[in-house]
Amino acid sequence: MIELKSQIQKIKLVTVLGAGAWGSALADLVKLNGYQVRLWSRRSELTLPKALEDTEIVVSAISMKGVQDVVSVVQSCPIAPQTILVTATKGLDPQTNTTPSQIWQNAFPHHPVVVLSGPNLSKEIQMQLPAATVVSSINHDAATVVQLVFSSHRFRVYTNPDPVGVELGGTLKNVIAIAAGVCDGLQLGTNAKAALVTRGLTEMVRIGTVLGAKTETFYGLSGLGDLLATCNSPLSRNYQVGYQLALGKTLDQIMTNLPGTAEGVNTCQVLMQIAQQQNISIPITEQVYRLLQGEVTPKQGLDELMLRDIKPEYHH
Ligand SMILES: NC(=O)C1=CN([C@@H]2O[C@H](COP(=O)(O)OP(=O)(O)OC[C@H]3O[C@@H](n4cnc5c(N)ncnc54)[C@H](OP(=O)(O)O)[C@@H]3O)[C@@H](O)[C@H]2O)C=CC1
Ligand SMILES: O=C(CO)COP(=O)(O)O
Repeated sequence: MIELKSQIQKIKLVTVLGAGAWGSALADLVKLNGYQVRLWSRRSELTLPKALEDTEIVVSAISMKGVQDVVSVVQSCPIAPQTILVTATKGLDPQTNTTPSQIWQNAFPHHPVVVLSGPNLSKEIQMQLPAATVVSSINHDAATVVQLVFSSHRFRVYTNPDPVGVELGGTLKNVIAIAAGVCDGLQLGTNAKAALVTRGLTEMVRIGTVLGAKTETFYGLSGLGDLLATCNSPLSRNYQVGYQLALGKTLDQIMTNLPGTAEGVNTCQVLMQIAQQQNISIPITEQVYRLLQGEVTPKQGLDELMLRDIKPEYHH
């Protein structure tokens, strides 16, 4: 306890990697609590080694496609062994099927790695609206330090003992959010949306538990919480992808005009690979995948889901 207290007192400087929507919002939340913050991106004048000099916490909000590259460069920088690495990316690596925290932990086996994930639409956070999130790590003390660094009157941070589940909740819901956008774009109604989100959660639990997550984590803020936020907000880029596909735009048109990253598009492909290898049934993800590939129209995808074999709600 004394050791944890002194660890927290030592935190003065936090470096945020990724100056996109989420990195900038996270940097502001840390600044609000009086810490010194360095915000780095590959476009900034500040070099990465300089950004990391004497830092106690590194927060990564790099999009999935850049995580491996940035991790490799960070590996070549001198960082103190006790530096806490926090990952806020919501995606899966298409080459290795690994999560961002696994990439960080593999590269830095002796550093504490903490996952930060929750229902956190960055625009709302930038508007100073209240929100809650979850931090999780196999190193509980590191998660507690990060909890304190981020917690404020407008950002309520919970700890959770299941880092894999917390990380996968934020990642898997992006695919269901694309489907939710389609549902709203096609004006299918509230009943359809409730069915989609609920069955989407079942699908997240099914694939997430195979990947090592605990079921109960998906019913918390980082699972259901984030699913609700993302499936119900036009601020979500993933939702926007689905919504605009339903209005007849092509994926290329949508991606060209989208402000920022929609991780669900790549995550969907990775999930299909995993599901095929491990024989996991993820019908909603499968229809999102076929829609993104141009193999079905939104209406055909809907029909495929509605006309699947009838079955019990749960398998015991
Ligand atoms: N926005 C949100 O509401 C939330 C987003 N997230 C997650 O955070 C992550 C980032 O999202 P967001 O900030 O919105 O996305 P943005 O597109 O706004 O920003 C992405 C950041 O990643 C950087 N980046 C991308 N590729 C590379 C690369 N190859 N090398 C170095 N840097 C790279 C970008 O740099 P550059 O500008 O130079 O391209 C930019 O700084 C995503 O995984 C997202 O799911 C999580 C919670 C909330
Ligand atoms: O993860 C998010 C909210 O928690 C952000 O969602 P989008 O990436 O779909 O905008």
